[in-house]
Amino acid sequence: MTAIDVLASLVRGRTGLVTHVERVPARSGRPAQWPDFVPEDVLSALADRGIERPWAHQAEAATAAWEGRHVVIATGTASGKSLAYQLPVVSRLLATNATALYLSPTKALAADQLRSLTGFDVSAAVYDGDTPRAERDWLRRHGRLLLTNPDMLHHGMLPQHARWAGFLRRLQYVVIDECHTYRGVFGSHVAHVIRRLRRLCARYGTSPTFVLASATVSDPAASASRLTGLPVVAVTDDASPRAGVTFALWEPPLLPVLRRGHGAIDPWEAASPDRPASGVVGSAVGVGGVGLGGEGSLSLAGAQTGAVTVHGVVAGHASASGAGHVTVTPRVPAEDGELWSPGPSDDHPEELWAVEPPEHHDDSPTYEAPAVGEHGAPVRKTALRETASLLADLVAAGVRTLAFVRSRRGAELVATMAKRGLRDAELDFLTDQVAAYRAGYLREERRALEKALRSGELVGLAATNALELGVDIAGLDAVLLTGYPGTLASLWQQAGRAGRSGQEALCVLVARDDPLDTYLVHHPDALFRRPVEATVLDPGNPYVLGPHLCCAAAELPLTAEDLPLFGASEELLDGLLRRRPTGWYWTGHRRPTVDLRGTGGEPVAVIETGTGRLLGTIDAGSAHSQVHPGAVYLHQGSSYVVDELDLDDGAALVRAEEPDWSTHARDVTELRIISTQATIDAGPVRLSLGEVDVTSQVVAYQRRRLSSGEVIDERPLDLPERQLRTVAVWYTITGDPVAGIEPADLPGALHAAEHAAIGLLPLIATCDRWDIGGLSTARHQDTDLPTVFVYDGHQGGAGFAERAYAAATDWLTATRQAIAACECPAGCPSCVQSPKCGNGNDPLSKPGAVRVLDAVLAALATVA
Ligand SMILES: Nc1ncnc2c1ncn2[C@@H]1O[C@H](COP(=O)(O)OP(=O)(O)OP(=O)(O)O)[C@@H](O)[C@H]1O
Repeated sequence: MTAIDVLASLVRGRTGLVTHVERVPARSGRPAQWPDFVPEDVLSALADRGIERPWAHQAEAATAAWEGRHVVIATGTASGKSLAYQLPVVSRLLATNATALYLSPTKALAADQLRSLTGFDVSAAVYDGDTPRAERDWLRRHGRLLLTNPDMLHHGMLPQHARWAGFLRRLQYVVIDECHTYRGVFGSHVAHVIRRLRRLCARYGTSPTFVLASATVSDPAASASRLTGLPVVAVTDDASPRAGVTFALWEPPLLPVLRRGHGAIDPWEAASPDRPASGVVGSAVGVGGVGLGGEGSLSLAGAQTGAVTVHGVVAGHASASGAGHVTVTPRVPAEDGELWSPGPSDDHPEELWAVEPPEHHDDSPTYEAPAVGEHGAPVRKTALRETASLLADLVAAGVRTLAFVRSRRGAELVATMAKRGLRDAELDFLTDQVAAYRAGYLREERRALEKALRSGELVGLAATNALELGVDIAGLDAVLLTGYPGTLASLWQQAGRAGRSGQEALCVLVARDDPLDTYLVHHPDALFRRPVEATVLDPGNPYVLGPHLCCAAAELPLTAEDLPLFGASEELLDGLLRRRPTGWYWTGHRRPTVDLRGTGGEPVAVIETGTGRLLGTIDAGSAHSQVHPGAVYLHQGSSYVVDELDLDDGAALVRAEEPDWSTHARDVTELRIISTQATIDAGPVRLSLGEVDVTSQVVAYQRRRLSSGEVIDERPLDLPERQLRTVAVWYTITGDPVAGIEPADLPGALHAAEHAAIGLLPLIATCDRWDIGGLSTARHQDTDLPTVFVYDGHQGGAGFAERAYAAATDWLTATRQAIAACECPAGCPSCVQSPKCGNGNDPLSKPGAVRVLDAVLAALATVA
């Protein structure tokens, strides 16, 4: 079956809309000669793998690295970048007693690389947080090629450099794979870790050659230079052959709402084994996806009266007549390949069925919306359900598929729902072929899943981006993306996991119910004809630089010669360290602490009380909202309830329980302007960029019924405030009334404009909406005016607000377009509602937001 056939089979019988199909053509390869330095043994090991000749770019990059030039290999996914670095590294290690370091941003990638090194006669090993203590000592003394990550380098190797002296003295190569991932605040941290490594190497008398690689880095030579602080040459001319890709953009349908006494549900929408429909107050609401083979069940309930009356069957059509009374009229499926159009049909008899509650809701980035949105807004079928349903169909058809899901919880849900879809289709024997994969699983669990996927034992895997990078799994046929992954770089990395053994791949981007996804599936050029994002790095960020100077000084006192390497000044060092005649010293009793990944501290361990079993870990930054006392926590399809969150010990104690509600944290935020760095005065509008202090606190959580999304109650929480000093962009508007809006509507208008602007910022800055915060108010204490703030969610800022300020007109124009183009009447998650709003999306005014943005854009146009 070709990729297009597979796509056609998915479209069949579904109401989700394919908004665009992009076909990326296949390309043939350009082989070259093996460079002279590659020894016979290596060539024969490669021949055993079926690699007879290098591609031209591999030979070019390998030769540059062999000659000691720092090089970045910036060719496509599956173009053989690994071999390009392995040729010089392995050849050198075989010829001398040199050592090499390989840095990868994920553990999965390091494990994958280790596998690809078997066959070469070099002692290579993974050295990361999972490596047992005893093994670490041995590796330090005898390891030749160590595969590790920047965190390990920072925490484990550099502070103990004296113990690593033998290894560092012989260090000839440092490979930085997937170098585009080192961006934003994390990238700035890694840039300093690399500078610290370079400084120590110099003390031990070496200056290793850096080899960087990424399929999705923009301006590779400049980006690689910024990261390493060295001049780097780029190899960009991709000479590998490439299979074609069929890339479909898919928009899940709006869920039909059955009003009392009239309305209709599309049969395929209603007939869903993977999600029954449920009723809400005074009206019945149809939800669901298509079942395998078009068979399914429909369940409708009239919740207010408590009268759950009818459950229907079918490949058919449903219509409601009166509260709490629903009739279901089955309809015959359409011809193959034809898309269903909703509409009533009454020529088939009715049947009754039983209600089952849907399994779980999600409150994480891939937020599982209730059947009706907040304030009665229409909602789309969630991307999670649509993905799960597509995944079940693909597994049933034997198509090996990786479904990327943005949140850990979402990955669990997709796997669980896909299994349920298979069970409902009486394909129980296939449920073992589906699993979830995410960071936070234990090492053995992850390795076992990777192996099973590779061997074909697993056919469908729902994974977070922990499996996005570099993992080479030949034979994967399809990739599903549950929502835009936040950057084009991620999009192409995820898409690049399929089609690696030459067969045409299918990639489907399933839009989430948010403004950016809605915009993208209707503007394919913004995906397919836009370069990958610039790798924004700011090693000069004082929140990043300062701590690394302390680390560097703790490793070896800093001297004046070190200042240019870090871009630091003597004044800065004087403020941080003790100055002595021989340099600047760290005099603290404990090692300086640095939060490399900006996760807000050490991860919190999730532990099952009773058994003491460690279920996994959760970022410190997410702990308050995800594992607060009372929170429902999911792990490998099992549900747990948190009894206690011990922030001092970094542990959340949970017990297995399956309540019929989900939990959703609520927070409150306050913002103060500290300083203004730049402003644009445009008549009634002033646009500013500056430093702000944001104080936020998770204060409560809601429990929502799984079957209907209905809010059961809101319970207070007693968690500490969190402080963030960061950078914000904001605008103020004057006028009477402001932008022609009634004063009572102004807060809703600003709030709606803020939400949509946050949703659209990833279009112009390398971030996703979970990296950004916002606040709007009809009168802010510092500006005394109606103000909308959008700020970076990282200490010291991450460059996103700055980018928003620089490209404000493009950003706000896209925001306005996304709101105005949305077909909903009064605001929905596709335009102005936000899945992470601390105020429950209240108040919001969609028309008001358009007016605010019109006023801002008109004013900015006058100064353009
Ligand atoms: N010269 C070659 N001839 C034939 N096959 C090759 C050659 N070079 C690499 N390969 C094979 O191509 C596949 C992809 O290689 P690799 O994983 O190194 O790609 P990559 O560029 O690192 O991809 P990604 O960016 O997705 O990580 C591997 O299975 C590898 O064995």
